Amino acid sequence: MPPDPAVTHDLDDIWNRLQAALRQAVPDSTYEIWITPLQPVGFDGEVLALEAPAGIRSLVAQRFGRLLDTTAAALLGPEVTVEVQSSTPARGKQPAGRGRGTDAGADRDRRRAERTDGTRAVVPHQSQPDPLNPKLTFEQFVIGDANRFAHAAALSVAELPGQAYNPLFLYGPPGVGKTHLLHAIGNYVRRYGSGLTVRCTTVERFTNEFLGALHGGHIDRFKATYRRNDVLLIDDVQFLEQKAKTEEEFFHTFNALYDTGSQLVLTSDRLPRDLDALHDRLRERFEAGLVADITTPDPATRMGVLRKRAHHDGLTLPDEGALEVIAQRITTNVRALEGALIRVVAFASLEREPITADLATRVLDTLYPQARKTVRIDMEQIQDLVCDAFSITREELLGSDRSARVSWPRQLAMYLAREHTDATLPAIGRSFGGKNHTTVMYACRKTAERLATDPDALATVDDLTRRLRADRQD
Ligand SMILES: Nc1ncnc2c1ncn2[C@@H]1O[C@H](COP(=O)(O)OP(=O)(O)OP(=O)(O)O)[C@@H](O)[C@H]1O
Repeated sequence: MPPDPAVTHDLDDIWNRLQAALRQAVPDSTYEIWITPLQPVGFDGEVLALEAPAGIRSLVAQRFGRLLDTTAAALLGPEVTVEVQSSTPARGKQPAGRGRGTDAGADRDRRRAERTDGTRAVVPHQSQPDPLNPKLTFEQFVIGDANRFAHAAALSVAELPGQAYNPLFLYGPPGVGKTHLLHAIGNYVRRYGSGLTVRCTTVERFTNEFLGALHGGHIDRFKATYRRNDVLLIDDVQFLEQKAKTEEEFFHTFNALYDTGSQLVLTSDRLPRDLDALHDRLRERFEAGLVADITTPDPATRMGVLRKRAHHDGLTLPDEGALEVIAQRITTNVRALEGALIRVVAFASLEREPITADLATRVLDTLYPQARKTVRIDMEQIQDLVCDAFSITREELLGSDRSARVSWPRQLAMYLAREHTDATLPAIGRSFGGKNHTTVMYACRKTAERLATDPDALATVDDLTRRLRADRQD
């Protein structure tokens, strides 16, 4: 089948779509290291030419040649192959030439020959990648204090669509896992839902499709597409605030689905009642089921996410030092946390160094100088504050008395040191009278557990944290 002429002209668009598909096909760190440096330089309808820095060209061609080919073929047509060329400073961008005697050309011919025996494409043949990201599953989601409730609600909804909570409204700050849970529900229902249909979209996409349908005169088809689903997942409903016409259509879509027992799941950066510009009637619909928040990740969740990611990407780590540095530095956003890990791994790979705490510190110092400033070690300040709050002496805090009067403040102080300084576990142990790093780990875990169930303890931590921050601003 010849390639669709509509998609052969805009190189940037082709590359964007190919990148989106590749992102779904390989681990993030692999993507950052090997795919990000590639640049599209031409497409003649059959060969998509990509340039790679000379040092990695042959590795990329060897390791990802087949993936690039099958992905490009799936998006652009079965005849299309990818040629990975070396970028040389002297040559400007030029269209791909067929049959050039380059080693890249040889790679291409070899892979094209290989494909004749039925290599399968990695993405479906369609003009847009499936919006449901198969990598965002419940298995990949790390549960912690910040997201436990939202996770449980999402799982219930996935298990019993339309019956547990309807709608489910997930809200929270950026990068804390709302989209992940949304897609996890979709993937779960697709897998175990006995044929229930799922549609996942963003308000942005819903709007574009709606406006396209209005102008293209196929509004009935648009309505049918959205209204015949058993599960509708909508990301970022806060963006409905600026779109009066779309909000109206969305309201009717919502009602049509709700009235027929379909499950709706929505995400937002705010509570429904804080979406001021929406009509009351829609806000009320959003609040009619279960509203669950996700807050910023606690230290244990941050470490859990990093461990899982490292394991998933098959990283070789001498110890967890690098992960600890990242978890201490990046505290509010899981996306940023993963981004930091990817950069550390990319740097280690390019410099051929092991992924150590020292390397992570160097990379993050350059990337997040601000973060370094705000997490300057202030161990004594924490210790003084805790001694004062619990009326114990410094000797008691740093000693080994295990009575509850002293051991709880000590555990709490270690937890605060972990949260608010960039000291490693062994360093915190040393500052607390020469304790072992496993003692610090235990203290942090116990404290986190207690904070999850004991409101008084939580209030104490909040108060101490406020005082720490206030002191820091002086
Ligand atoms: N608890 C978690 N376990 C594993 N990965 C997580 C977790 N929370 C977030 N992530 C990962 O962090 C990244 C950002 O998460 P996600 O896109 O779901 O955030 P979000 O809350 O929807 O952010 P935004 O509001 O900016 O869209 C994703 O790669 C996601 O897989």
